[in-house]
Amino acid sequence: MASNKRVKGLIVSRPIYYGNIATPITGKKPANPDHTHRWTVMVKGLNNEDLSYYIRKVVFKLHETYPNPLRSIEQPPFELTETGWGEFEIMIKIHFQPITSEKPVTLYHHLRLHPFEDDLQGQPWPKDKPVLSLLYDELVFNEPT
Ligand SMILES: O=C(Nc1ccc(C(=O)N2CC(c3nccs3)C2)s1)[C@@H]1CCCN1
Repeated sequence: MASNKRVKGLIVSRPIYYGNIATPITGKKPANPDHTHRWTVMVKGLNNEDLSYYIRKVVFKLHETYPNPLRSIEQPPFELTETGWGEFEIMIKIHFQPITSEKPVTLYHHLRLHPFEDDLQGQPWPKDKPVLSLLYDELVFNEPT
């Protein structure tokens, strides 16, 4: 029978990416005419790995002007798509499966809709080209069961 003893001192790290992709809204206007971009904020594993074996849910906290700003995503992919007109900080709270007995981890991501100056290299940004702002991180677990 497999032991469920906690293995003292063993450290496991899981790579993740978190951040957003944003695309200017062209063509069909969104529900709110002031909204200029469609964006998706996400938590991803490497190679689109299914993270649900250790992540139970991800809660994205949007700016308070969004209806129901606390958005809980309870199955993979752990991402949320919205529209808007500006950039603001999004809190990302990762809740783990009970088996890990790990406390949730809170990350913060500055939503990016516009390219960085450096990415322009003196050229105009094509009007329908997506902007990608993803950060790499590692979730470190101690003494996994
Ligand atoms: O932009 C910024 N803050 C923003 C907060 C919320 C934004 C937004 O895009 N939206 C609110 C949401 C809705 N309004 C009505 C229905 S949903 C669409 S933008 C700051 C200001 C200076 C620099 N960055």
